[in-house]
Amino acid sequence: MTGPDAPAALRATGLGFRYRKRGGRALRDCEFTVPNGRITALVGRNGAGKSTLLHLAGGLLRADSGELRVLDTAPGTAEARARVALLTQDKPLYPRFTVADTLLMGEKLNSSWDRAVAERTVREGDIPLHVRVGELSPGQRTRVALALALGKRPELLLLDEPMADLDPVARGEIMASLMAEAAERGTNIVLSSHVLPEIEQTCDWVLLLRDGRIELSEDAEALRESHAVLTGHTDQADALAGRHTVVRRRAAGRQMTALVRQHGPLRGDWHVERPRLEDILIGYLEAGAPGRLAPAERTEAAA
Ligand SMILES: Nc1ncnc2c1ncn2[C@@H]1O[C@H](COP(=O)(O)OP(=O)(O)OP(=O)(O)O)[C@@H](O)[C@H]1O
Repeated sequence: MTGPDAPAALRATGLGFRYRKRGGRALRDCEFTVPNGRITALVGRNGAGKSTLLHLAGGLLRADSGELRVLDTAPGTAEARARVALLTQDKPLYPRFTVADTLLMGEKLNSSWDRAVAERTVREGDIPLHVRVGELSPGQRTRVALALALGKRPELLLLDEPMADLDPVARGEIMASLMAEAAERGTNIVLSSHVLPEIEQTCDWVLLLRDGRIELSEDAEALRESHAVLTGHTDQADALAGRHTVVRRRAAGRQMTALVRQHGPLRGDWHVERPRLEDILIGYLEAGAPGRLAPAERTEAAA
């Protein structure tokens, strides 16, 4: 089921947020829907607004314009808190608690607590239950925080760059457990990440933020199918831009390469390749808004 009445993991209408202290407008006019049952990559350059969006969804901040709904309910309410888990970058845990105390706290605070899942997540990292959290490495603390989040059996799991401090093996293991969780229980996952190859392998929906605005909210496969990397003579550039959206282009002499979103069939003499999701995301992240010149090309033009 699609459309405005279909169940959604996240739905934003005219969403805006400004931090009071330094007055920066972190999000503006955000309008998007993430359907139920998706693993969503939340992508954007540093400062684009990813953490702010996740904090709003987790109920730690309140929107100051428009609206954000999580699982079709208001963030921060008792209902939303029971159904949504947020793992933030700072992973607040009590350093004097042992790992076992921490999991017990999770059990006391959550009626839907799944001890087996929480303990398995910790055990897979070879973390002894009797050690104090303050004595763990940052990566081990990440695993404990994730155990708390997974033990809650959330319907929506919000992860704010959770794996930056995990070693590559642990990272692979955690990603595999997350994918298994999503496949078995249909858990919605929204994962903010800068690791594009990982996104390519795991995510089926993309939310891309630029300067606090949503630039893409789209099915990953649809993105792959609608974009192409074209190589050909630069004298075709104007005709191309007239018919299709040129996300990013680079010229070397008379030869140009462009990432385009196709609107209809291609005309002209182009070598066409289907891009990976990673190439598309890099294209959007490097470029200005679609249709503008990429930063590299702008520099060449100014020289
Ligand atoms: N506590 C705060 N007080 C004031 N401004 C803030 C605060 N936190 C974030 N901002 C500003 O809000 C904007 C969005 O920041 P946010 O942390 O949401 O971005 P991000 O996409 O998560 O970045 P990163 O990839 O670096 O983690 C930035 O301009 C940032 O400077």
